[in-house]
Amino acid sequence: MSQTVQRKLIIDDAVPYAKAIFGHLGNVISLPGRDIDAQAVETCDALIVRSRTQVNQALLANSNAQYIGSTVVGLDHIDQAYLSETKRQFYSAQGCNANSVAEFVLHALLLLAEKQGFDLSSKSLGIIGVGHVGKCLQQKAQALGMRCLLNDPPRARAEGTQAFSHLNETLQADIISVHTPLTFDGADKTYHLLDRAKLATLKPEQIIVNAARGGIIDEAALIDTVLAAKIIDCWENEPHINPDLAAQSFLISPHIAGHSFEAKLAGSTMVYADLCHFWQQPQQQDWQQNLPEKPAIIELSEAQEWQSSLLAILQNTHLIQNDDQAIRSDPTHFETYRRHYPVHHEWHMHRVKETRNQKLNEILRALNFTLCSESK
Ligand SMILES: NC(=O)C1=CN([C@@H]2O[C@H](COP(=O)(O)OP(=O)(O)OC[C@H]3O[C@@H](n4cnc5c(N)ncnc54)[C@H](O)[C@@H]3O)[C@@H](O)[C@H]2O)C=CC1
Ligand SMILES: O=C(O)C(=O)[C@H](O)COP(=O)(O)O
Repeated sequence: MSQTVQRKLIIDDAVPYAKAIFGHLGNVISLPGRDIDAQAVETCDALIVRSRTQVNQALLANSNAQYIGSTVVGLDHIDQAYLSETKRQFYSAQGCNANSVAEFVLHALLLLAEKQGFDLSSKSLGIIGVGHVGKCLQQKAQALGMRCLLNDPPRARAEGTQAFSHLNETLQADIISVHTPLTFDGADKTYHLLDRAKLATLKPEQIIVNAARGGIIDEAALIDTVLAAKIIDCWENEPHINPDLAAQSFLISPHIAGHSFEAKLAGSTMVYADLCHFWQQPQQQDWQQNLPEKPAIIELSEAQEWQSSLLAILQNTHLIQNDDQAIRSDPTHFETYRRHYPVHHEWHMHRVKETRNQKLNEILRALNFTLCSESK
């Protein structure tokens, strides 16, 4: 009698529902991403990572893994050339967390606007890197009435320059947010894209956001640059954060901008669909029975002008100050906090009781909240 050998899958333990989703495909072994080493992957058939495992020859030289999946977007930890040379299937969940990052950035900016007493809609936003995240951020910022300057040389070459600005012009926006990949070579390399010389052109009234990768902005030079605010989610030497940059930043977080529940789940399910296709297995849906319930309806207790009201609603979805406090109080919590990150849901999962402020209602709809007339 022939016996089928069960396949073995090594999966980062921060991949949500890993056993429930992938379990029918084989034996799932969950490990912290940083502990997935050459020995762990020797006899596996599939390796599914997030961003904490360096996927390269050193990891895979003695591994049977024919399938490598990444449930995140950044590719700077993956040696794609090696995977292709060794004829391994590679898939990464591009776009899975774009909405999460865009929501995080806009929420942080609203928090800052309220704290510093300015009207966010009167500010210009320079977006450097206008891919999945940048486009999502542009749509949300424009819904608030912000003017966006877009810098993306690869897109400008492919689509024409009309919609795009030169980097120097983009750097004149009131707020600058980087959303490129981290790359080290080629015409569009982004390592230290904002170097000391570029940062020296900024004025003290400007604001900078990095929720892309540490290293795109020269961190040492950024510390020497006086700005109205710095919002830093990604750091050059994670999990070690620069204490000087942390101390002078308005909001810091441990690389969690893309960690909404929906983004993490989308990362898992996109890889799952691809792996089922690769192994020619039908997809199963049973795991969906255990998803969390819809969040309760949000109702504003008192009418305020639109910006304060919007911030109050966003704070009901996610207290991003907690992410700041978690590492500000003890920077050694960086990795554990993000690995056990509290669940929060994206805006489209929330229902909000319609307000009497029509401008606010319109903005809420444009930001994908569901408006309802009843509180229950
Ligand atoms: N903080 C977090 O949790 C997260 C961080 N990220 C980071 O954000 C990056 C962007 O994510 P996506 O928008 O999904 O990627 P994407 O690949 O859809 O977009 C990146 C865009 O950057 C552009 N670009 C490349 N080089 C450039 C340069 N030198 N100057 C200006 N633009 C340039 C590309 O043409 C592309 O349009 C990822 O590569 C990742 O490193 C992504 C998700 C979550
Ligand atoms: O998708 C990316 O790129 C990211 O930066 C992810 O949000 C990182 O998530 P982890 O792998 O660090 O959990």
